[in-house]
Amino acid sequence: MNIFKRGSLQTFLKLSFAPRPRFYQLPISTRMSTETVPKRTITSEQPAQKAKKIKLKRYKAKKVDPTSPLGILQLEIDELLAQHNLKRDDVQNDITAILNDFPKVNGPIASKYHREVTDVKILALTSNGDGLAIISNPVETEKKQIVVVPFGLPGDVVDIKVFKTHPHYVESDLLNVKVKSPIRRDDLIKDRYFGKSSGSQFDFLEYQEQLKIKKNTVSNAYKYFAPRLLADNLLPQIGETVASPLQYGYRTKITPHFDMPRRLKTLEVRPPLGFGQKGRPQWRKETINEGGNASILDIEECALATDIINQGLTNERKRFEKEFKNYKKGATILLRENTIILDPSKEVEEQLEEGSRDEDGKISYILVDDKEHGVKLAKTCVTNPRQIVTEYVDGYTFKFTSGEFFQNNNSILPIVTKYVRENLQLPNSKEGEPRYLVDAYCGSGLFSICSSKGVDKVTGVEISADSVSFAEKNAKANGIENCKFIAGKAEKLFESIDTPNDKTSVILDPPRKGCDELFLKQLAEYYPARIVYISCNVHSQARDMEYFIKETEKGKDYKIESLRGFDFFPQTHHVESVCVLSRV
Ligand SMILES: C[S@@+](CC[C@H](N)C(=O)[O-])C[C@H]1O[C@@H](n2cnc3c(N)ncnc32)[C@H](O)[C@@H]1O
Repeated sequence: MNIFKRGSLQTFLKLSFAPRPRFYQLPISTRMSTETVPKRTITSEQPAQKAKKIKLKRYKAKKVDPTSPLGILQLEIDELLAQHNLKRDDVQNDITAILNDFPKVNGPIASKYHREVTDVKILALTSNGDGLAIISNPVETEKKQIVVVPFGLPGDVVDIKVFKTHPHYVESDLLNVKVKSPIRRDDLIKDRYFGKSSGSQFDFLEYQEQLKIKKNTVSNAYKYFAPRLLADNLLPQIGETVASPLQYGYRTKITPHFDMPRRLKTLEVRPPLGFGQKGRPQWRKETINEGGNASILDIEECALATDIINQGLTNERKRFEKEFKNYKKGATILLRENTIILDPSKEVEEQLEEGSRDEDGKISYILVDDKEHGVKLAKTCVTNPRQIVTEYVDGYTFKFTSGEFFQNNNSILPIVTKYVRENLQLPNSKEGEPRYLVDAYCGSGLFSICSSKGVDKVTGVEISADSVSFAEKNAKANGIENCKFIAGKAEKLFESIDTPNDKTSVILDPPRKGCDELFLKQLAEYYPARIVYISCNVHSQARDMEYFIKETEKGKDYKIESLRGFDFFPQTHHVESVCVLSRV
């Protein structure tokens, strides 16, 4: 088992292990500053005494990226307030009083705020998949509070416990569902940790309902971040969210972790190994003890992960049971699926690459038949983040370092790559005419390679030199000779691009923060025939699309042809979105 110590391999940890914070952070900062105030006034009767000073804790605002979950929450709160004829001023949360409350834990003010509230009607669902409701401020009762209720659905009437206060909202745990929303389907729940783990948040919704919610997320994202496109009728009807063929057992990578309590030097008892607990909800009485009650849940199986990843989890948990005393710090385990195309003339075992081993020391594997391409595959589970693994998509193989980025749901990739390929096609392009492709943010070459057939030249650009070197090797290994990859920031592309813009389509697949303005300006200047923008954060995509069309010189010549979500992560609130632009 390969376990990383926290603090080492920071980039990897940042990319892969960032645990979902248990608490929302503030849209404006909760960083405290201190202000010195006299403790009491000295009167003439009192002997002159130096006034004792205490420090008053205060909030200080910190900027938040509007397209981050916290930034979006603020927009969702504003929308809810407007729907109920309320303004931000009608919401009151006296953070300063809570911060300066004494005693620090359960002081009189905090106790008033952090209380149970009954019969709360859930009014909306956030893009983060939580319920939103309006309750009264417990101190100034004419004022309101907006409460975030995990596992609350619009139409539910619930009892909650408010446990944390922020300037614009409060956080709560769900205690009891008194009246069920018509879309609440507890009978569908498959994940035994549902309601506690942050992973399978939508497990209690019909799959069609999940797809509908995600379509709404795409629609809201453009409403919030591309209002001028909406006002000018420049948005198409949002397409139906494309379903994932696998709705469970699809994740090809998971990263369970454990903590080491600070005061301990060695562990006497095995700590929970798994994922962060989502609040402390108590509404699912049936499974209230599943996974324990620590901040990290002890997870024996992951409903969203593939079979071989679950086999690896079983193996590594057994190993951890024996070895946990050796650890001096908390750590994360990487479990990454690896695919081997089998040579039928050889024994399976002799073709396996290093992977998670069972108690007998044998590498665990699962056999899969790819009937479409007439090959047999062996799946293993890799735990070493530096090991090179292979993904198999639509008959192509992709190698990359297991700790690096690769899409996490293999079952949907043939559908997505086909959709991207088809939408890159130039309309009215005649047989034999040259056609070119640019793949910005190309990673290890997934879209470049899957779209390379029938194209004269593909140019990929990617910031990670490591990924570029894999992209080159992947093209070669798949017998593709028309791809060239450049290492550098996406805009580096425009220094060397030599394909005629009228015959070139561009793929964009940036990280969550989206593209930067410099890149979008240069892209508009280059003036490609078509653009397919794939995004794991539809909010930054919407912002970029509005900027591109409204703020760049040639952007106004483009039209959004289509826009739709793809469900890479069933049972979660996440949605990827694909926006197709053509020149008018
Ligand atoms: C969402 S991933 C997409 C990768 C690839 N398209 C795929 O599907 O496997 C985003 C990629 O953008 C790269 N990246 C991040 N910032 C970049 C920048 N400024 N310029 C170029 N590439 C960047 C990351 O290293 C990562 O590989």
